[in-house]
Amino acid sequence: MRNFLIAGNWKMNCGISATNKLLNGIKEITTSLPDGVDGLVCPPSISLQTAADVLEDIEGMTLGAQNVHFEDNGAYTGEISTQMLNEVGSEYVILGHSERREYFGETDKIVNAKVLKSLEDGLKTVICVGESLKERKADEHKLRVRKQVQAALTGVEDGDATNVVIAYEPIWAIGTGETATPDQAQEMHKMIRSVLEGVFNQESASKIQILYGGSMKPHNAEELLQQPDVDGGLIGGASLKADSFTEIIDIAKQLV
Ligand SMILES: O=C(CO)COP(=O)(O)O
Repeated sequence: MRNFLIAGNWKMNCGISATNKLLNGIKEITTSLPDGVDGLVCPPSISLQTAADVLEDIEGMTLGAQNVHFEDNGAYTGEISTQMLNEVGSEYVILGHSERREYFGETDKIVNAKVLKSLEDGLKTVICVGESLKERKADEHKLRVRKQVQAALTGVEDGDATNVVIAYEPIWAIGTGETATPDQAQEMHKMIRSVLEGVFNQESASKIQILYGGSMKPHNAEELLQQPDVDGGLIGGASLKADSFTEIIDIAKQLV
């Protein structure tokens, strides 16, 4: 079956020294992840090399970036390329986070271009989707998320399914302390899995990890991770402390 993936999205937190401190704190608690649980940390770009160095001593925990450009190189001030991520040892890249969509104007089309480029260049993609509170209240959440998943995966081949991870992150739950209930999460993850079955063959779709993100904390992780289609978490705030992040890893371990 699918491994759990416990992923930390550090957002715009942790420069080089804070990255060193946080990852060494994690290393003091665990130097190897349990069977059935994959770990991932996604620091800001400037801290990727520092993180890569410490992660050499933490077995089963890999490195990811928070964004990438869809061109190879060139006049794109402030951007980084897939080749740069490969060089620093980043295995994953988060794409289409709602904060990038909202504050940096990323459209479904841009997200799709980034997904295709990342997969072509050997990166695993964590594709974020999720509805706003307004959309949920208007009962448009399923339609919205379905469209986001389909748009992001347009043109992705079956053979690339193993490099795709989806993160369902309802915008109203991000950084608010308000979490989707386990039933709400399961309902959406199941729907996403059915969309994936329309894009890929059934076997490939069944292997794709679907993470939940939005105020996942040690106190609510168990009930969320117990859901059959919740295969891990994309964690913001609680991934910035070694003890809460490793606590969630321990919770996943007990559910394997
Ligand atoms: O946006 C998130 C992860 O990508 C979730 O953030 P929080 O866990 O802080 O709500």
